[in-house]
Amino acid sequence: MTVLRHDLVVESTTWVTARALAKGAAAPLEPASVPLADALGGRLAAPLPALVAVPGVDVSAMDGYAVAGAGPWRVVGRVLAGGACYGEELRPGEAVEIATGAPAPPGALAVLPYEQAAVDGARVDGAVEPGRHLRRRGEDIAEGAVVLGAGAVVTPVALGLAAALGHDELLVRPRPRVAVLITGDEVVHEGLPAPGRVRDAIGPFLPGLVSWAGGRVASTDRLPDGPQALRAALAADGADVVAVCGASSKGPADHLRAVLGDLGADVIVDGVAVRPGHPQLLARLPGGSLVVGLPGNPFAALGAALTLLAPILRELAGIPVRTEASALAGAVRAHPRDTRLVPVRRSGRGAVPVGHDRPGSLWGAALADALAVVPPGWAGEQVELIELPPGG
Ligand SMILES: Nc1nc2c(c(=O)[nH]1)N[C@H]1C(S)=C(S)[C@@H](COP(=O)(O)OP(=O)(O)OC[C@H]3O[C@@H](n4cnc5c(N)ncnc54)[C@H](O)[C@@H]3O)O[C@H]1N2
Ligand code: MOO
Repeated sequence: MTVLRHDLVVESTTWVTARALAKGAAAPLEPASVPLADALGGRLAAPLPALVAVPGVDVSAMDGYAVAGAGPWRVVGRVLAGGACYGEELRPGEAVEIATGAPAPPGALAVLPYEQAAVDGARVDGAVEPGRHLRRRGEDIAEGAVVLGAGAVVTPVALGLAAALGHDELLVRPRPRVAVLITGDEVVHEGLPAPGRVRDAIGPFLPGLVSWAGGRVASTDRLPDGPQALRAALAADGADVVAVCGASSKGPADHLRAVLGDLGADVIVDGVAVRPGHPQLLARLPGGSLVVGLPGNPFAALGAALTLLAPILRELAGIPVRTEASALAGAVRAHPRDTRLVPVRRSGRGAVPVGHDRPGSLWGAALADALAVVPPGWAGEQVELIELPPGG
């Protein structure tokens, strides 16, 4: 079970409990009304109603002539989209020249497109069917219709739809803001790492993973080893979640636990019985931000991000979690005490382990589309799969 002080006897939280504690530590963020452009990627906090009908009035669907009664017709006026409406009721035998989208005059039977019209001076003739090429008010969307439900993602297309329906702002659940702190004097961010240096492999995957889980990376800072910089960064932060990469273990440069203690943080998860990723942790700062400690080994960091960070972000963003189970199509050795996270590819035969799953490398996870959750002592057939963030 959870141990609140790392300097006492540490018994790691089980993987299942850790994930539940992460979910339980967060609550959906309060919805906010934001301008359309800022709502992109958020989730609707309320159903989206049509504030206006589409079309808003009866309009022409073609460029041509709106006609009343039987032809031939006398052309008595002209209506352009955005121009003045034809003020009177169209009488049988009358026509007005009309543009696509322009309001059809009352009494119009149909629209005769230019291509089908025989024009002779102010007279026009042709074959029409009643109602043809007229779009009636509310024919596409009735006023008041609910077009998207609460929880729908605000996609670029949803923004266009909302604008068409008269909305200037949308009530959305904000995307939780994540501050990323990358620690480690040996970590470099470009080029070939010199001997003793290592390229940052966690910072590059976090923005995509965070946004897939419903959040957004609001800032990324690189910190030298040492407690001061970490303490200052954690104390200053106003993000919903801070993801600290590295410094989670027990080495001379691993200050995260001590700094959290100095800051008066409430530790919620201190180590998880999982491989890889056991030094991961979760704490709450006195100001309310959650801190997720991701171990420095990149595959361990990925496992921890999926165990603690993703459930927190989904909860904050109000996104329901989908669960998936599968048979394992390949040999996997369970650990006697720890849950194992095993990179797999889904197939018709079940989830196939892809190998290359050492904690220090993302190779296996990059070949995989999910991680199989293999409980301690597991000897069954079905396992839970946690999806890996897809590309795009
Ligand atoms: N005495 C103990 N030592 C260690 C334990 C333990 O329980 N007792 N646990 C091991 C495990 S498991 C892991 S995982 C690591 C976690 O270490 P930290 O979170 O403290 O991270 P560092 O020590 O800074 O780095 C570990 C490893 O990862 C490399 N690293 C760090 N940051 C990055 C990055 N952004 N991108 C790529 N690689 C990174 C770093 O160079 C080290 O090789 O602790 C074990 N030790
Ligand atoms: O979390 Mo460490 O393996 O578990 O690299």
